[in-house]
Amino acid sequence: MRIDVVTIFPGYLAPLREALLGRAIEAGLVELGVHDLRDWTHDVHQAVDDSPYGGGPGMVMRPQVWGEALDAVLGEEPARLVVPTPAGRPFTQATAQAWAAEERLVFACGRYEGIDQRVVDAYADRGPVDEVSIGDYVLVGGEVAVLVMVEAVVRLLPGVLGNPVSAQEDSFSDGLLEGPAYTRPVSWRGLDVPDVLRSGNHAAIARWRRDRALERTAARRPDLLDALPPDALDRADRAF
Ligand SMILES: N#Cc1c(-c2ccc3ccn(Cc4ccc(CN5CCCCC5)cc4)c3c2)n[nH]c1N
Repeated sequence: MRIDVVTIFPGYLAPLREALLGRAIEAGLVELGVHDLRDWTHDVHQAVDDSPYGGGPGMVMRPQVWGEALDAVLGEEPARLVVPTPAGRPFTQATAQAWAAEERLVFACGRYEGIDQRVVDAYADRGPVDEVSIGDYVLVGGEVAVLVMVEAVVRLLPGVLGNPVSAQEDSFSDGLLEGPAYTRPVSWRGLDVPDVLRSGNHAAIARWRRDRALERTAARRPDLLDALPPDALDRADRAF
């Protein structure tokens, strides 16, 4: 997979070259290009924004600069263009799993009050364009959202995680939140590891973990329970 990111703050994306993602890049599992939008400006002030038509707060990013930048970065290779925005469709684990199958992702990081809508409209004729949001809160720009989305996608690529099973057993992969996890010591500040986890009884451990996942999901994310397909819960689950 190749990932390109266009932004006026390239330094914001430096964490993508650290730790697990950095090792994936070094291993050739993913290619990353970060591009400064201002490289496609032609005025002395390197202007990328202007006042909004119709009035309203703040500034809007100009379509011309974005058009030149995305034409250059996209080139002729097919890619999914992703535009983070507070007004986007929710980015979920299912989105990450779908995008993990893509050959190329290009992220357009807006700032100010966003990017002129004609940029999305113009590229929608060339290939898939996704306007997505990482959550119901307002950020200052798209860069943090891109860090989140790139990490969620790249960790799913073959060879990136040391223990690939964990990607399948993630929270949300079975529709539930994962339950609590424990490691040594068996007793810490008067708090003990649940006996079942040290019993060696794998069926009992699996049951206990499922029950804790159901309990946590019901308490914290009842919406996920409501969204489960009818056959997702077995009789033992329903007894819970
Ligand atoms: N993903 C994601 C995000 C973002 C996100 C993503 C990308 C950009 C680019 C710029 N901003 C800042 C910003 C701030 C407020 C508004 C709303 N304004 C209200 C008054 C009329 C105009 C629009 C829009 C844009 C961004 C924020 N925030 N939260 C998420 N989950």
